[in-house]
Amino acid sequence: MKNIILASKSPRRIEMLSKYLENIIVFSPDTNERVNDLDLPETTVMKIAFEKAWKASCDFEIKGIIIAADTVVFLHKIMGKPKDYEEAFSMLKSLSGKTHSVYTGICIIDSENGTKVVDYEKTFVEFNHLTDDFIRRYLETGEHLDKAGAYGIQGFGELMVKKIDGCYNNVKGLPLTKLNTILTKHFSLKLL
Ligand SMILES: Cc1cn([C@H]2C[C@H](O)[C@@H](COP(=O)(O)OP(=O)(O)OP(=O)(O)O)O2)c(=O)[nH]c1=O
Repeated sequence: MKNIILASKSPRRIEMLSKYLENIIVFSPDTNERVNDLDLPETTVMKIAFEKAWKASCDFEIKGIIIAADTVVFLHKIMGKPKDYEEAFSMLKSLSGKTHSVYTGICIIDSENGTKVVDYEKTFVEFNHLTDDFIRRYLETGEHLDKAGAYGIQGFGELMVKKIDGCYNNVKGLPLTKLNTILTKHFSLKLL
C-alpha cells in the first residue's frame, strides 16, 4: 500500500480523509495562494490545488499519493479567507439572501510515478437574508476566520443556509465523492 499524503493543514480535510484512510501522512506545503480577480473560479482553485500538491511532491522526502485541495466562494468575484473583520462582514453581507457557488479544486499526484489528476467540484448554496445584527453575532464566534467566504456550513454557519444544491463535503473543503471516483479510476485506491 502506497503512502497517502494529504498536503493540507485544514482540520476539516484531515478529518474527512482520515475517516476513510488510516495512517494518512499530513504535510503542509509552503505556498503562496495568490488569487487573480480576472481568473475564473474553477481555474483558480485547480491552479492553487496543483501548486499545493506539486510543492509537497518537491519538498516532502516521503513519496506516495499526494492529495491537495483549495476552496473559494464565488458571487460576482472570488472570495477566499477574509483578511479582517471588515472584509468578513462585507462578504457575508454580499452573500445575504442570494445564491453563491463554492468551488473546490483537487489535485492528486503520485510522486512515485508522476501520475497527476486535477479537477474541481461546484456546489450552489442559497443564503437566507442575514441581518447586520446576525452577522455581527456570527463573527463574534470567530468561526469565519479560516474559511473561504467567511462562513462554515458545518458550524454555526448552518443557520445561514436556505438551500444547498450539490456536494455538501465540497463546501467543507473536500469533495469526497469526486475524490473517490478519481482515486479509484486513476490511482487504484478506493476510499471504502
Ligand atoms: C465555505 C466553507 C469553507 N470552509 C473552509 C474549507 C477550507 O479549509 C477553507 C478555505 O481555505 P483553503 O485555502 O482552501 O484551505 P486551508 O488554508 O484551510 O487549508 P490548506 O491550504 O492547508 O489545505 O475554508 C469550510 O470549512 N466550510 C465552509 O462552509
